[in-house]
Amino acid sequence: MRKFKTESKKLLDLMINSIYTNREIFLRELVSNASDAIDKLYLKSLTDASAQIDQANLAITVTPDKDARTLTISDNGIGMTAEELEKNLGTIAHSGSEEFKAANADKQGDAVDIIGRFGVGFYSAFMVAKEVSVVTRAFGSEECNRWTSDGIEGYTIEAVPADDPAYRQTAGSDVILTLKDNADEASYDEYLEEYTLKDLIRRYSNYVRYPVQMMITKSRQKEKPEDAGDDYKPEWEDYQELETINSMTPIWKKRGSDVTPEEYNEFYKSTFHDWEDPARTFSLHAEGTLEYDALLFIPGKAPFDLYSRDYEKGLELYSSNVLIMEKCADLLPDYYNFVRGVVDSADVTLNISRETLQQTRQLQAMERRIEKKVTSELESMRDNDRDDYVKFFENFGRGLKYGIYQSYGMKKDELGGLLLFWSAREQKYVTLQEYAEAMPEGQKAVYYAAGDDRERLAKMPVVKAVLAKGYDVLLCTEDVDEFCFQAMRDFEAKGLPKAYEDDAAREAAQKAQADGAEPETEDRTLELKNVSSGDLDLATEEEKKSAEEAAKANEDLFSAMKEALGEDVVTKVTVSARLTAADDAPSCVSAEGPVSLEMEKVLSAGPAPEDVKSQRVLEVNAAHPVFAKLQAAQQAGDKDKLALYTSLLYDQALLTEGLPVADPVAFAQNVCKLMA
Ligand SMILES: Nc1ncnc2c1ncn2[C@@H]1O[C@H](COP(=O)(O)OP(=O)(O)OP(=O)(O)O)[C@@H](O)[C@H]1O
Repeated sequence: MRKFKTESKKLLDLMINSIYTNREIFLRELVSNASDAIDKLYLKSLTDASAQIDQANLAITVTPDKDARTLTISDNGIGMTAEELEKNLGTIAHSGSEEFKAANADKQGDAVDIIGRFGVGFYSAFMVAKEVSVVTRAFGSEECNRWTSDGIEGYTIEAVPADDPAYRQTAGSDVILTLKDNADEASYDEYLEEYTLKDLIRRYSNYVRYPVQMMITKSRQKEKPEDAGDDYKPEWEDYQELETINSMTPIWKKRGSDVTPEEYNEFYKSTFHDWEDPARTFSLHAEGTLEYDALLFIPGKAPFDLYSRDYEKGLELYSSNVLIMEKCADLLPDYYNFVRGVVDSADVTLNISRETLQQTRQLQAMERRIEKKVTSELESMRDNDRDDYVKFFENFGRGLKYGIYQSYGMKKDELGGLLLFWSAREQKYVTLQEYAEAMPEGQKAVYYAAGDDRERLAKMPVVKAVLAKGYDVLLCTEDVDEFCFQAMRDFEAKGLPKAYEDDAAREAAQKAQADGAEPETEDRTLELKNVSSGDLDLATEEEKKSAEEAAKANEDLFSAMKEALGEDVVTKVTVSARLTAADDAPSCVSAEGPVSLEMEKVLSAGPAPEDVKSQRVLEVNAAHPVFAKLQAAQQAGDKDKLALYTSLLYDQALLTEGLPVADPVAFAQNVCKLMA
């Protein structure tokens, strides 16, 4: 017996026990080696006139034998001489394939696609086999040799005589695995099952360019005997047929014009286990220093676990048509976690194990390019297929908003334009840009209201008041909306009609336009404002002045009201600049500072409730008849009445905001007091 070199032994042990975490990939490695061997023979036939091969017969076969507990992977490729056996399989981490590639670099072209690079894949067979033997005959040689090893100490190489049944009549190799005995913790029987083998071949080696064949047991109806009577019952029999298991040509390598939409849909559904067709299919072919093909899909529907912790994002990563990783997360940013697809690159640098990819610059470069492609695809859907886009957004929009929030607004330029919000005025979804384009002259901000029900938001007094000014309000009903807006702070609207500083400037521009000049446009940064928070800056100078005067004149009244509500319930009571007409609501609650009322609600409803409080302000509509009643009670020194009215005004303002009242029983009693 020849011993493995010491370093090889260590490596072998390391590899079998730790590098590969998933033992079923042994089949992928052996099929890849077989495909490499056929590639090498094929290349020889291109350059060597004496090497005649029958291209149609080039194939890999996988044969399980339950009785002998063996699994054989055969190829009719280039085979190995005894010296090559020694060199390639006696030294771990020696890749004959890598050597071959280097030696043939100039002739290779597109004709072959050698997968092996590291010289370790073969040994993964020892994860499932207690003994491996390779019977091989090199092309152009009569000699046939057998390499045998238990994968522990060493190996033997012996000649196989021509009268031995194992002798190969043609060039190629048979790799015969004797499976390990079943132990308590592991069973190896599955690698003898037709079903499992088919599944593994399709999963990992579906796009290997040569047919991977297996004898498949099928069932058919026996022919009806001629003398069968009337009571003849059809009989069935099993038979075996050689079947090609893999589909060979990867769909992502084909040109878009050669594939029908139905074929893409079928590929998507069968590969990613979805019932529905994808909403969008698009591809990417990168050339240059880093070459890769990508076929990407936007699903038609969100998977049920998209927003759960269990959901794993990622694209399938292939290297030269062989699956390397089922979900390569590094290829997608989190906010595009819904994208499905395949990336295939012969250039990806892999570390020794094909399952754990190093964080490479190449992956990052691919991710950036894929991200850009997805963004432009979504933009085109948004602009050209609004119905589809609305559907997409209802499925996945939340993730885009999270993307902005989680990046602290850094992604707002990339993603802000993709967001849709419900317009109270238009009664449909609009983008922020569309909102800006529809703004009347003089509107300086984007207004939104946040809560959990669109209809209720539309009825809110402050929303109505802003709408009455002629300004649209976006009705936001997702918990992430406010957080997204806070992270964005503002939105840069492009190409809006220029706002002129004064009438003279406007008239001059109008005149220039009348003389044939193009209308002037400008980009404008618009603040995003919650209608229930802070200063909306909606009032005219006159209204502001009278509100200030009213606040001053009623200082005593307001401090009495604040006191009546109890300590720390509101930070102040004041005249409302939001509600200014007699037919507006008598009061509303707003928030000062960074935490809005809706944010307080969302944060306190979360799984780990946070004690974040908004600074509430009770705003009173000075034009409403109730205000006069409050003043009268204050003047009459009727403290009880003032306290009752204040409490009622506050509670009803909370109710219209969709916020809970602190003491519903007291509220009900207060209403009764009014009625009594
Ligand atoms: N079926 C086969 N026919 C001919 N040569 C083979 C066959 N299987 C393996 N070899 C030779 O043995 C070498 C070692 O194989 P191994 O799978 O360990 O490494 P590799 O394929 O070169 O690289 P990788 O580790 O990336 O798979 C190969 O490079 C090849 O020269």
